[in-house]
Amino acid sequence: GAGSVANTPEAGDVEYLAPVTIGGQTVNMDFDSGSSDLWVFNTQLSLNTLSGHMAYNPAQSSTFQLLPGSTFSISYGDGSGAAGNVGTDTVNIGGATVTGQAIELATDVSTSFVTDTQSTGLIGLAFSKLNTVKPVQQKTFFDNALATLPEPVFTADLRHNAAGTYEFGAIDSTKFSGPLAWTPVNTTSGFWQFTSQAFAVGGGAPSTSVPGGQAIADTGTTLMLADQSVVDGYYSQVQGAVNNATVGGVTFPCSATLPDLQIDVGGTMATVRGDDINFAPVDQTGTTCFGGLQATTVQPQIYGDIFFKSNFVAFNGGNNSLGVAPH
Ligand SMILES: C[C@H](Cc1ccc(C(C)(C)C)cc1)[C@H](NN)c1nnnn1Cc1ccc2c(c1)OCO2
Repeated sequence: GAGSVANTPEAGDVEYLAPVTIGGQTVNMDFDSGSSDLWVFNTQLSLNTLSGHMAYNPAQSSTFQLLPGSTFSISYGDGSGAAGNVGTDTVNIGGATVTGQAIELATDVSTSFVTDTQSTGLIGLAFSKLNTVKPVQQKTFFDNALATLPEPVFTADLRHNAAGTYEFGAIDSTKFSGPLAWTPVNTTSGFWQFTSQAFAVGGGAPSTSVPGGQAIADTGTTLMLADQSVVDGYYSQVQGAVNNATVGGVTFPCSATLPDLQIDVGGTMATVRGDDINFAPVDQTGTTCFGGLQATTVQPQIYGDIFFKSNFVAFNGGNNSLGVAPH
């Protein structure tokens, strides 16, 4: 059946956590449409590492089974990572249930995950070809659930500093306005990748030549990482915007009025509200603010939570497409 859970932004909308029940144990996890491993903090880790975290205890689950000899090791684009061994268990997300789901049990996690005490791990929702388990690659929760969901979809409804929803198996049309604009997804990269070749600032004339012209929909990335041409074009319209090497990106006066950004999603222009591009102050006085839109020098572009706060997104694993609508 379908499943629906509330998600909650951590302070500053850094990441969005939602409850996942594994072998009867409910833990909060970071739903990540930009990776494909489900890994958890668990009782194999040292008490130091576990300090402050919830942890999954396989010994307490009557349905846990070890996958002997299986290991995982994942590193993320921000330099963080985790590694460990693997078993299977029953996973229930708001009623959507999968038996025999690969549960990757970290025995080593990077510092940034240790300090992020509200998160018990990541649940990857990109395509299973990116899963890191060896010797036999494992499937994502969504892949395993596809056959039993009423509709082969999951949806992301992320909000600024407010509860939202992750839903599996149904599209709740009360969560967005107007029709969903559907675009085909290129699954070759293993990401939910689509064409994004144009942008406009504050309703101005669109530019239609973004180099590379590809982007991925990534709920596991905090910001929106776009081509330099998009970043330059946008912040040229923001008084006082500077590339601030000290803080590692574009900043502007917190008092600045930020224009909306229109960005191409498979031929339809989606809007990212200017307010959502004012991400956070970088100083105690709240004078200088850090942009939610930053540059990436690698392709594809990564449309993270900043994009999702203005747009409801449906991920269709039946025909490999993305549906986008303002919310
Ligand atoms: C980074 C996340 C994965 C993650 C999420 C949360 C965390 C912390 C809890 C510790 C805060 C670390 C890692 C992303 N997921 N698809 C990802 N995984 N692989 N690439 N990306 C996207 C990317 C790539 C590069 C970048 C970036 C993002 O932010 C800064 O530089």
